Amino acid sequence: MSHSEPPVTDAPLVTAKNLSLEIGGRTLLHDISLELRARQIVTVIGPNGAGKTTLLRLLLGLSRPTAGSIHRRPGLRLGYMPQRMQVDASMPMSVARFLQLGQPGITRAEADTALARVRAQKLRNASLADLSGGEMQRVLLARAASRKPELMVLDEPTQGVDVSGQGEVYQLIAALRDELGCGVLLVSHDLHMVMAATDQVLCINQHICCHGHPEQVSRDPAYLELFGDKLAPYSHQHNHAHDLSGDVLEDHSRCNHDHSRREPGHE
Ligand SMILES: Nc1ncnc2c1ncn2[C@@H]1O[C@H](COP(=O)(O)OP(=O)(O)OP(=O)(O)O)[C@@H](O)[C@H]1O
Repeated sequence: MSHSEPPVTDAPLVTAKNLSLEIGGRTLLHDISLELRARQIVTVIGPNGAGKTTLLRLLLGLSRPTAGSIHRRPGLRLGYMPQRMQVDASMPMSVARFLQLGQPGITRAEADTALARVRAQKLRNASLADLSGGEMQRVLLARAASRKPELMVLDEPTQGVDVSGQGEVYQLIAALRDELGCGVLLVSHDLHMVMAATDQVLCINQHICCHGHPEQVSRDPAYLELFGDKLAPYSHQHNHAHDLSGDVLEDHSRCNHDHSRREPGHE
């Protein structure tokens, strides 16, 4: 082993103890503790306004808690995918240039490797402003992974991605975890995907409602109280049918899709 390599250690990448955050007399987060290790995929879920992004920002050191402590492994390399990215269409920029922007030391070849990791090589010369929602998410994922992070923090990585593409994004995240050996902390609203594709789930609503393995969390009364109505099998009756252009058909028998099946997109 060369002297420049960090020692192999199983120490947590991030440890947060009893975090609270109050702003303007309002409690945004209360008494949150968590630990994240290499190769673990931990997902934070919770309703809108629960404090998920606020928690990520504390863990990343972008803001400070009013109580509690955060310990990041010294020298920890982070890759961050923010929830939103505003692109100014009046400032044309290629995807390859974007990957290098603000990341000193990233070479053109490394940017290409990052795109290859998310199977988006063909986008390297595309203009950022022209990308579809799903393509943009891939590019943001490539950017988060480009410096070979030890911890990737992904805020709603499937935002703007259609249901069929969501599974692929989660596969890419798992493949990045395997290739880079990094820990992954993500925020997600895709409950079915989270339960299928992550190691640990932290369900918050200002405080921790429940946490643990997905299977354990999915049976927790606190989880069912928050999300129970979103988990009911999708089932409804049509008294009419549509053709492919959406027009109502006279002959009902031509509506041949299965509405009794549980669909991830029908939450
Ligand atoms: N700097 C701030 N000052 C005051 N209030 C804030 C600040 N940052 C966030 N908030 C508030 O904290 C609450 C939690 O916001 P946050 O973005 O963390 O929620 P979230 O769980 O990520 O929501 P969503 O699922 O809608 O993205 C919101 O009500 C938000 O308005």
